[in-house]
Amino acid sequence: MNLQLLSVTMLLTFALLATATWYVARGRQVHAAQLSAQLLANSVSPMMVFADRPAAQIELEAFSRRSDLLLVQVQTPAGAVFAQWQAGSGAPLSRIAPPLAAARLADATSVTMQELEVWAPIRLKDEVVGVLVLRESLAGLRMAVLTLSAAAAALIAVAILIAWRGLLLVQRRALAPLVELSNLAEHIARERDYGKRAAVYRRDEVGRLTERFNDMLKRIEVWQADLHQQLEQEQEAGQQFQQLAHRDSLTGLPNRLFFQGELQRYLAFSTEHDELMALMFIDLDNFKTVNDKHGHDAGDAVLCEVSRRMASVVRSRDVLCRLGGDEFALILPALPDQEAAEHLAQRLIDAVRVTLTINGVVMPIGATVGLAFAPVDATDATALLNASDQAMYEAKRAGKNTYRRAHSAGT
Ligand SMILES: Nc1nc2c(ncn2[C@@H]2O[C@H](COP(=O)(O)OP(=O)(O)OP(=O)(O)O)[C@@H](O)[C@H]2O)c(=O)[nH]1
Repeated sequence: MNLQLLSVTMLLTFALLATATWYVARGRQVHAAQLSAQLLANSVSPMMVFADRPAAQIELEAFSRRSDLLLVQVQTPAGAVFAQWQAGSGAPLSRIAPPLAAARLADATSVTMQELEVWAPIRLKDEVVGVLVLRESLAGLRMAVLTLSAAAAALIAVAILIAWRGLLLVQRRALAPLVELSNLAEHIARERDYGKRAAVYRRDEVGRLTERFNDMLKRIEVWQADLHQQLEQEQEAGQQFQQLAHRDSLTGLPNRLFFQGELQRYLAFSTEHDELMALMFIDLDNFKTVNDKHGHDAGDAVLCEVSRRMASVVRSRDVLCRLGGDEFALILPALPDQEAAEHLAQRLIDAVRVTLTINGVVMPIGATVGLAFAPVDATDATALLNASDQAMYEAKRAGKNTYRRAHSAGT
């Protein structure tokens, strides 16, 4: 746009100058022709009075050395040709009609694009004794103006070319940092890499904009780091809370809440994959006696030791939970057969029965186990838990320190 505006302005200026030059130069030539005509009129005035045609003709011949002269003619007041000189070999002109009758009394001029014609009265004292007609070509003047205009046009073309190159350079210099800034903004938006910074090349408006952009990036980076840290802390707190909510604080085993969720999950999985799984309900024997005789702390120590022992005999995939008090549950997923669960129940009972001493005193502790299988005894969590609970009570009735399977599994 700058270039277009510049070009249009230069072309308009050129057109104005060329036109002005043409009119000024033509005006000067007209003025010069009028002066010459007047001087010549004065020279031929006596010759007219004395009717000296040869002298007038010689005068005209001498005058004809002027360039651009096409015709010079002297007329009598009646309009007859007294003497004349004509450029080229054309036939001599007869009388030329004056453009104005007034030309006999005053100068008259007619100008076209091709030529000019001046009529000057020839006076002797105050009497008009003839009329001088001068006709000049404007071809030379036109050629001079055209040559000048062509040179000016060439100069203007060169100027426009230089301006174009200069504008491109300025534009590139001015726009390059903006383009770089735009690319960086796009990269940051895509990669979320707020650690990047834009280079500041100059201390101008673009430089200040780049600095503000960098400040904004810095703030976003700090804000993002804070947010990230906060999120991590919240995640950590959430995980801790989750662990606390799902863990028994005394034994460190998963608690009843966790057990309920896991039982549902394992049941769904075993049903889907057509696997055999079992649930063991474990209740410690004589635990009340431990508490009553040896105190609550000894009871807690027994709970912890029994938990440790049971955890050491179960398989890695089994899930041992403390349901509350002296009650525990063990989920046994992916069992090869029911006997595997029974063997494990026996191992678990044996592990608890190993002599347990707290503060030098042997604790009379044991474990009674109820076993229920899915899908054999039940397919939902509540029914399976009830079945294993029933089996445990049956084992208690049978004398404790033993295990029983749920009825439908066949004891
Ligand atoms: N030390 C301690 N005792 C608890 C805790 N929770 C429950 N108890 C006690 O555990 C005892 C459980 O008693 P029971 O299971 O009914 O009694 P038991 O002696 O085991 O009876 P049987 O199962 O028939 O052998 C109660 O005395 C509760 O007060 C605990 O976290 N710590």
